Amino acid sequence: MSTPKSILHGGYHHPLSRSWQAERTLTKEMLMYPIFITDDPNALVALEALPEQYRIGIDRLEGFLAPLVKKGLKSVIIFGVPLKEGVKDPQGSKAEDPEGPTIEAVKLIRRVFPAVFVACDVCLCEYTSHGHCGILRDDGTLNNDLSVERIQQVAVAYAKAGAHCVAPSDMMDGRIGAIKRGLMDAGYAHKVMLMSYAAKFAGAFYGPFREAANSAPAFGDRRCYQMPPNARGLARRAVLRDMEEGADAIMVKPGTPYLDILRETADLAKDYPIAVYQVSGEYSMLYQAAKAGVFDLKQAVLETMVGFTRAGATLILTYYTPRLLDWLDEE
Ligand SMILES: NCC(=O)CCC(=O)O
Ligand SMILES: [Zn+2]
Ligand SMILES: [Zn+2]
Repeated sequence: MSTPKSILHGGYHHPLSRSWQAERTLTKEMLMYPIFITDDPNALVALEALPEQYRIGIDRLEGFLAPLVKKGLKSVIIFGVPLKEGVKDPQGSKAEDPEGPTIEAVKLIRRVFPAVFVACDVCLCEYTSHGHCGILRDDGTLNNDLSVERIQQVAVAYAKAGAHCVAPSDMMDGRIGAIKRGLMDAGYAHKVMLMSYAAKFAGAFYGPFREAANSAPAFGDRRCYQMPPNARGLARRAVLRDMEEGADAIMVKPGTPYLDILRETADLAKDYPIAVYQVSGEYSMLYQAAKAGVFDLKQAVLETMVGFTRAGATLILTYYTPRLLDWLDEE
């Protein structure tokens, strides 16, 4: 026989009482949409590895975003994807090209969609000939100091172009402090958010992104700067350090395989916005599984969103943003 205290079902029998079990509920404000901007102005190229996602040229961007903004899109994060011959070099010199895709996209979105919050991913891998996220020494290892200097320049250039947020994903040591100082010196620190990809783990889930961003490393991998998947303590140290260096928001990436890290980060950085990146591999996995009849896409994706909010996320970067804008209206 059950005792009175053991009866839980009555507390969540009704749909409304079920909704009351959440500490936090997903809203459109919590979604940030990653978009790929390429240097062919008229491109709108569907990505094979990321179904329903596109490489977008600057002349197609307004048409692409307008219907989403109408549905309640609040923020985007821009990835520049230069594809022209000869654009890449060992220093990633074109990352802050004023006529490059990222800066042009920031300016266009700020002008055409003034209510949209514009973040820029800051990294060199889309712009370096070797495809690594920083500057390399002759022996192929990272030169952290030179890399941080470049990353700082790029971040400040994006801020000057009008980005509301710069989000370094390179994982160099000390880049948060350097970017914060760079923003202060340039007079942008009071209005530009610095979001750190603080706990970014190396692994299998970035595969489709590398096609999308054309940023696969030419040799080696990123395991010497992104974190090993087993590294709970290292992740805590990185989060604490990036808070100390002046980050305004903290990100965990990927999402679903790292929900424990997300929870721990939310506890550790409890006075900060906590972001989670549902990366390309997670996106495609859900998409393909639904296509194969494993589950209903909407139900499964919403369940991952509940997982993120339950684990402590206040901001979710996801390629499912366009779908979610519709699904949230249907709820
Ligand atoms: N800095 C962004 C990534 O590294 C990739 C994310 C993804 O796989 O979607
Ligand atoms: Zn990178
Ligand atoms: Zn990256």
